[in-house]
Amino acid sequence: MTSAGATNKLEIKRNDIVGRYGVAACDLEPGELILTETAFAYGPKIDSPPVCLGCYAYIDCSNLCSTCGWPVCDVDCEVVPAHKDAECGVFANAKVKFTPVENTYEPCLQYECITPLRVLLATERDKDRWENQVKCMETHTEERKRKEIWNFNTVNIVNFLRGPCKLSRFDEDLIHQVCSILDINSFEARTQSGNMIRCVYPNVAVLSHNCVSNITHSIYTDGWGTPEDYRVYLRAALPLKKGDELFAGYTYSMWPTIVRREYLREGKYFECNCQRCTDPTELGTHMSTLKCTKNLCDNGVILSTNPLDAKAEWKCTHCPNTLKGSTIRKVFKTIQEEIDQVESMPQDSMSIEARESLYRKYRSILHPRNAYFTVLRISLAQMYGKIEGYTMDVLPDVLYERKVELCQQILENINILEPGWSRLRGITMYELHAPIIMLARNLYNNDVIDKSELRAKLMEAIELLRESSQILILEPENSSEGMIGQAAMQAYQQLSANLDDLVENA
Ligand SMILES: C[S@@+](CC[C@H](N)C(=O)[O-])C[C@H]1O[C@@H](n2cnc3c(N)ncnc32)[C@H](O)[C@@H]1O
Repeated sequence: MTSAGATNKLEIKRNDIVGRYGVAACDLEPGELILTETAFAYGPKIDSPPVCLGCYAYIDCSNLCSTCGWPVCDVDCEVVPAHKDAECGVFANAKVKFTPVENTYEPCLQYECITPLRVLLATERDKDRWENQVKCMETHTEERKRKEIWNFNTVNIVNFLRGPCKLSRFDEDLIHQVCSILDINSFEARTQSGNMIRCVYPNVAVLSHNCVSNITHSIYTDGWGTPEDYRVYLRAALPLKKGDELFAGYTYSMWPTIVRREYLREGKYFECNCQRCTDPTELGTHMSTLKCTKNLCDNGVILSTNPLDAKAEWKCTHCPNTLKGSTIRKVFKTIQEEIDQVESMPQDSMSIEARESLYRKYRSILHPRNAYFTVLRISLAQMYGKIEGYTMDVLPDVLYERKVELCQQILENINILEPGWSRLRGITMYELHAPIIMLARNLYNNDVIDKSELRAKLMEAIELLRESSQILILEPENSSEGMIGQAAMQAYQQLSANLDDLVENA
C-alpha cells in the first residue's frame, strides 16, 4: 500500500471480524516510523462550542469572518485555507450566517456541519484519495440507522447542508456516510490553542483496536491550516516482527474495562474481547479492582465474574460479598465525575489538595492500583514540582518522596498497559528524575548516604533522562511533550558530562 508520504512498512489485510486491519510488513524497532500521512480533512469535534474556524481557539463570537460571517479570532484566521477554501465560500454564497449564541462555552449545534462539510468538499478536491482510501472506510451504517444519531444527523447536518447551504449536489447517503466515517475513524489532534479537533487519516485508521496497543502516533501542528498541518506520524512502540498485527488504542488506556468497553460499544460499534478485557485483574494491574468493605472480610478484593459482560456479578475473593455490574458502573461514574470536577479547576495549590483529598476519600473502597488512582497520580506527579508553592526548589523531602512514589506506581501500570515507547512513559520518567536528584543531594548532605550511593542515584536519574528524551524527542518540537523531550535531552547531556564533578564537589 502506498500513498503520499506513506511507507511500505504497513500491510493491509482483512478478516470477517474486524474488516481491514494492519500488520507489520517488515521487522520494526521501537520508535521506527511506519508511515506518515496528511489528514484528508480536519475540523471541530462533535459537541464543539463555537471556536475560531481558523485556529480553533475558544472565542466570544464578537468577531466574525468578513466574507462568511462565522466566528474567527481576527483577519489572520479568516484567511487560513482550511476555513477560507471550505465552509467560508459555501456559507458566503448561500448567505448562511452564524446565529449568535447565548453561552459560548456550550456545544453549538451550528458547528456540527463544519467537519462533515470539509470532508464533502475534499471528496471533490481530492477525488483520487476519496475513491482509493476514504470511501472504503468503516461506517457501521446499518447499526447507526437504528440509533438516535441518525435522526440527529439528518436534521442538523443532511437537511442543513442540502437546504439552507444549497449543497443538494451531495446526496443524503453520501452526507450520512461522511458523518459515519468521521465518527468511527477520526483521530483527535491538539491545536496550538490547546483545543482538540478531529482529523481523518485513512491509512492509520486501518489499524484495529487493542486495549494494549503496540504503536504510537504523533500529530504535527503548525497552525497555518494548510494540508500539511496535522500530519500524523505512526511509529512502532515495541520491537515488532514482520507479520505482527499493529494495534492502536481507541480509548484512554487508563480507564477501567467496563468504561473502555462501553465507549467502544457505543462509539465504535464493537465488543472488545482483547486479553486485557478478558482478564478480571486487567493483566494483574487491578485497574478495575475494588476493595471488599464487608466488616468481617479479611483483605478480600472485588473482581468481575465475567468482564466481557457488563451485567455480570462482581464477587469478593475472600467472602460471600457480591455486587451488581450496574452498581460498579455507577461507582465508577461518580468517581469520574468528581475527578472531572477537580480537573476543571485552575491548576493551583487548591487543586493539588482537591486531588489528594479524593485520593484519601476512595482509599477505603478502591484497590491501591485502581484506574482512578492512576488518573489522579498522573496529574499529581506532574503538578508536584511545577505549581506555585510546590515548585521543586521549595518542596520538603516528604513531597519529593511522594512524587517518586506516584511516578513509580504510574510506571508499574505503564509497563503492562502501554509497553514500549509511550508518551506517558517518557513524561513520567522525566518527572521522576528530578525528585530522585533532590532527595539524593539532601540525603548526602545529611550523611545518610555516601558518595558511591549518591553516584548511583545520579546515574539512575541519567538513565531516566536518556530513556525519556529518546521517546519524547520524536514528538513535535512545539508540543508540550516535544519540549519536555528537548529539556530531558539537555539535562541528560549536562548531567552525564558533569557526573564526576557533581559527586566530587557534593
Ligand atoms: C477505525 S476502523 C478500523 C478499520 C476497519 N476495520 C475497516 O475495515 O475500515 C474501526 C472499526 O474496525 C473494527 N474493529 C477495530 N478493532 C476491533 C476489535 N478489536 N474487535 C472488533 N472489531 C474491531 C470495528 O468495526 C470498528 O468500528
